[in-house]
Amino acid sequence: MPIKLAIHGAAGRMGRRVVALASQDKQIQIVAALESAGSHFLGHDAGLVAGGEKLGVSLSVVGESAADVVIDFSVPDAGIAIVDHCLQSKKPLVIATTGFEPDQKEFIAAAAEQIPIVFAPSMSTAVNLVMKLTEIAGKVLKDYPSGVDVEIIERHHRFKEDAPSGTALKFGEIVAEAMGLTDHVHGREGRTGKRTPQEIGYHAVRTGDNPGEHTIVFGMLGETIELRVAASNRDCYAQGAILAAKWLVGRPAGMYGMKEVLGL
Ligand SMILES: NC(=O)c1ccc[n+]([C@@H]2O[C@H](COP(=O)([O-])OP(=O)(O)OC[C@H]3O[C@@H](n4cnc5c(N)ncnc54)[C@H](O)[C@@H]3O)[C@@H](O)[C@H]2O)c1
Ligand SMILES: O=C(O)C1=N[C@H](C(=O)O)CCC1
Repeated sequence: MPIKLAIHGAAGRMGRRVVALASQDKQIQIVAALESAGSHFLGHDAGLVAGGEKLGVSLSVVGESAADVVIDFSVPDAGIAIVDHCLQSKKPLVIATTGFEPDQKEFIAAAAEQIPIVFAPSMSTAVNLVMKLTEIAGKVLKDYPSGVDVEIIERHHRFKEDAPSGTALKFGEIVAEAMGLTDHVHGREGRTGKRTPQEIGYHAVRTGDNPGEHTIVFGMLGETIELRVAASNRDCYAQGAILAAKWLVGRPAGMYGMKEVLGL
C-alpha cells in the first residue's frame, strides 16, 4: 500500500517540487495539497500547479485528511499551525520550514513528545554529510596551535525571508559543540576590533535564484580549510523530505533529524 502524503505549502517553490517528485513515486499517494486561506491557487489541481500532469488533488486549506504523514515547507506561523493540527490528529510530520523563533521551537519539541517529527533545516543528503564532516573537522582542529577562526558563508535566492539560513545556524551549532565556541557574530561593520577566538561568524548573501550554498571556513595561521556544499536545484531538498516522510511512518513519538533518517 502506498503511503498517503499531505504537503503543506504545496504551491510554494519547495511544495511544487515535492508534489512533482512524490507524484512520480510509486510508494507515495498524494492525498492532500495544503495552502494558506489567502492563496489564489486554492481549488486548482496540485499537479498542474507544480507544472506536471493533472493529479486529481485540489489545493485546499488544512482540514481532515486520510494522510499517513505530512511534509511542511511553508512559513513559521503556518508551520506551528500544522504542528498543532498533526498533534490533534496524531499524524507524523516532517518540518522543513526554517526561521522559527525560540518559543516556536519549544512548541515543536513539546509536540515531539506525542507525535514523531523530523525537523531539519536541510533535507539534502549532501548538506547533512557536510555537517558530519564539519563535526569531524571541528573536533580535530579544536586545539590547533595557532587557533582556528570559523566563519560560515551562505548564499540563497533573493526571495528568502530568513537570515542566516536555518542550515547555517545548524552548522554553527555543530561547530560550537565540537570546538567549545560560545559567540555567534552576524556580519561585521565599522571598527569591530580584532576577531576574538570565541567567535563563529555568519554571512548571508542574497542574490538571484541561488537554491542554496554553504561554505564553512576554518582559518588557521598558514593554512585554510573550506567545506562547501551547493545545490544546483531544489530537488535535493524535496527528495530528502520524501525520504524522511517514508522513514517516519510507523516510528514512535520523538524528535528526529536527517542524521537519523540517513543513518549518519
Ligand atoms: N529544510 C530544507 O531542506 C529546506 C529547503 C528549502 C526551503 N526550506 C524552507 O522551507 C520554507 C519554504 O520555502 P519556499 O522557498 O518553498 O517558500 P515559498 O514562499 O515559495 O513557499 C511557502 C508556501 O507556504 C505557503 N503558506 C503560507 N502560509 C500558509 C498557511 N497558513 N498554510 C499553508 N500554506 C501556507 C505560501 O502560500 C507558499 O506557497 C522556508 O522556510 C525555507 O527556508 C527548507
Ligand atoms: O530556499 C530556502 O529558503 C532554503 N532554506 C534552507 C535554510 O534556511 O537552511 C536551506 C535550503 C534552501
